[in-house]
Amino acid sequence: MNLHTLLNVLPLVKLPNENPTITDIVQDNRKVTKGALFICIKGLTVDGHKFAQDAELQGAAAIIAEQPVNVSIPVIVVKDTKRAMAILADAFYNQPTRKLQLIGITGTNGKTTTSHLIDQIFRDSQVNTGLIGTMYIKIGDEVHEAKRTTPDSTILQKTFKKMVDADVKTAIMEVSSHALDQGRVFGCDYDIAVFTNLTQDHLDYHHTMEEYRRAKSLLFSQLGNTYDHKKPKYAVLNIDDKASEKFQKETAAHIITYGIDNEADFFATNIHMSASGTTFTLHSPEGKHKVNLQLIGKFSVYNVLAAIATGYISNISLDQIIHTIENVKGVAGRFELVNGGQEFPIIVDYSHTPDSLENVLKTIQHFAEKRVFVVVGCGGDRDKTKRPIMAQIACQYGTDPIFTSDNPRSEDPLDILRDMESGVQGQRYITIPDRKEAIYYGVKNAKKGDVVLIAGKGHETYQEIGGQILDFDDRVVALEAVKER
Ligand SMILES: CC(=O)N[C@H]1[C@@H](OP(=O)(O)OP(=O)(O)OC[C@H]2O[C@@H](n3ccc(=O)[nH]c3=O)[C@H](O)[C@@H]2O)O[C@H](CO)[C@@H](O)[C@@H]1O[C@H](C)C(=O)N[C@@H](C)C(=O)N[C@H](CCC(=O)O)C(=O)O
Ligand SMILES: Nc1ncnc2c1ncn2[C@@H]1O[C@H](COP(=O)(O)OP(=O)(O)OP(=O)(O)O)[C@@H](O)[C@H]1O
Ligand SMILES: N[C@H](CCC[C@H](N)C(=O)O)C(=O)O
Ligand SMILES: [Mg+2]
Repeated sequence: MNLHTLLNVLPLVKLPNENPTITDIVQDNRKVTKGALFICIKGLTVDGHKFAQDAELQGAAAIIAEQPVNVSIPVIVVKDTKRAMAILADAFYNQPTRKLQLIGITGTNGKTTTSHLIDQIFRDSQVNTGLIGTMYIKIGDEVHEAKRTTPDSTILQKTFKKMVDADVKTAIMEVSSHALDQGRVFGCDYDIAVFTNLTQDHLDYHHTMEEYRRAKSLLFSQLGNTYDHKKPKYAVLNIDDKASEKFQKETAAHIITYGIDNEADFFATNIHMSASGTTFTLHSPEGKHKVNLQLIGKFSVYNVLAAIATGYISNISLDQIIHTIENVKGVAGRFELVNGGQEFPIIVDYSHTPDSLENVLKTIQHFAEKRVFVVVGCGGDRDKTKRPIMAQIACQYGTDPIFTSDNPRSEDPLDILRDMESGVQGQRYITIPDRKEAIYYGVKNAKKGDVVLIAGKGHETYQEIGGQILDFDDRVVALEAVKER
């Protein structure tokens, strides 16, 4: 595509005299190849404008910037390069999301789980799907590594283009608050936007809960005013979460609700939980249905309701949807049982926020007969204010909390542990900074009737300490610990 054609999608830009062919769009000078359009982004740590000259040296054909830069290739100055990047990437890859049914899921907890449930509903209805999220990127049956939950706009649009080429019909993606705030998904033509819940996380980045909510609201406010006005757009909202009221006012889309505590388009009553599953009565526009889940916990019912509503408005039959939902065994690292033949359950769960930890522990209380060991840490370079709260929750619902390291990243693990301990003066807990030792301690001391929860890292197969990424998998370590008992 030539530069002038590409720039047509940006309003009021002055076209340069030169009109080179653009071969790629990149925002990282280390990824520039000959003919690329380099976008200068003012980041949180560094100003991308300072890499413009290097981008030229690497063969960039033109530059998009927020201020003039000293290069001899064309420079197009725009007000907001992040926004421009998303719009240009959408155009460069021929507006792929207009050719897909696009479903975005946002919320503090439950995005990965809900996106997997939705994906399975579509797959069982013979729809070729794509999935973008925390665990991986899937294009049909092809699996690619995901570096972040929501990639930046250039990678995102390139991925959608690959999906279109692979004849994917429905793309399901997790949309993080960072992505919404940074405009990574600006330019995506969503058909359905799903909200799971809003509780504390990422205050290091958003500073206040209102700012965090505002970031999430962008998924809904950007819905319904995009390209094809004839195509109905839907916001699927959790009526039990008060943030939904505001999202409802902020979107032009049709509203579909789900819930447990309040009546909604799709809601659940008679919820019964056991260690092997959950049953409930589904109330839907088609009446009542009994549902038997293999998934555990009230929070799982919320995820299931969101997935049912999404499938239903996509014209998949309720019988088919319920059949899929009842057959789902779970998502890796989410309430995953580790079985090495021991006589007590070991649960590995990706709860790394106060709300998810509380939900999982409340669920465990339903079937734990004796003690509850909670191996838990908090990530470094992330929201520090959740540390004392998570420690407090571990002490409130667990009998034997073991504070340990999660991914300390650039922080001193002992500093993180001190932040956790500040939330629990006078309460019973032990601290074992080495995660492997902490897991071994829990597994060695548990007996029949007890439960061991290993929280925070779920499916992760690494631990990030200092600049190093070390192999580490809670499930593997737990199995080793069982063997050594
Ligand atoms: C907080 C955050 O979101 N940071 C993202 C942001 O970083 P930043 O603003 O600091 O960028 P920067 O490093 O200052 O760089 C500015 C510009 O210079 C460019 N650059 C930089 C260095 C260089 O040598 N050359 C170069 O060209 C960069 O490509 C960028 O365009 O922009 C970078 C480029 O896209 C991202 O890599 C980076 O994600 C970091 C790795 C990150 O950890 N993000 C996490 C917090 C995140 O986004 N998480 C959410 C999930 C949360 C959840 O699921 O709960 C996610 O969507 O995954
Ligand atoms: N609907 C829910 N409400 C509250 N907690 C939930 C819900 N669903 C899952 N959880 C808890 O949150 C953890 C993370 O779930 P999941 O990975 O689905 O969320 P996510 O929103 O994708 O998280 P992340 O932002 O880290 O990618 C689970 O392991 C479980 O403990
Ligand atoms: N998407 C989340 C994942 C946190 C996982 C947890 N294990 C940690 O490292 O804090 C984040 O980046 O904040
Ligand atoms: Mg996720």
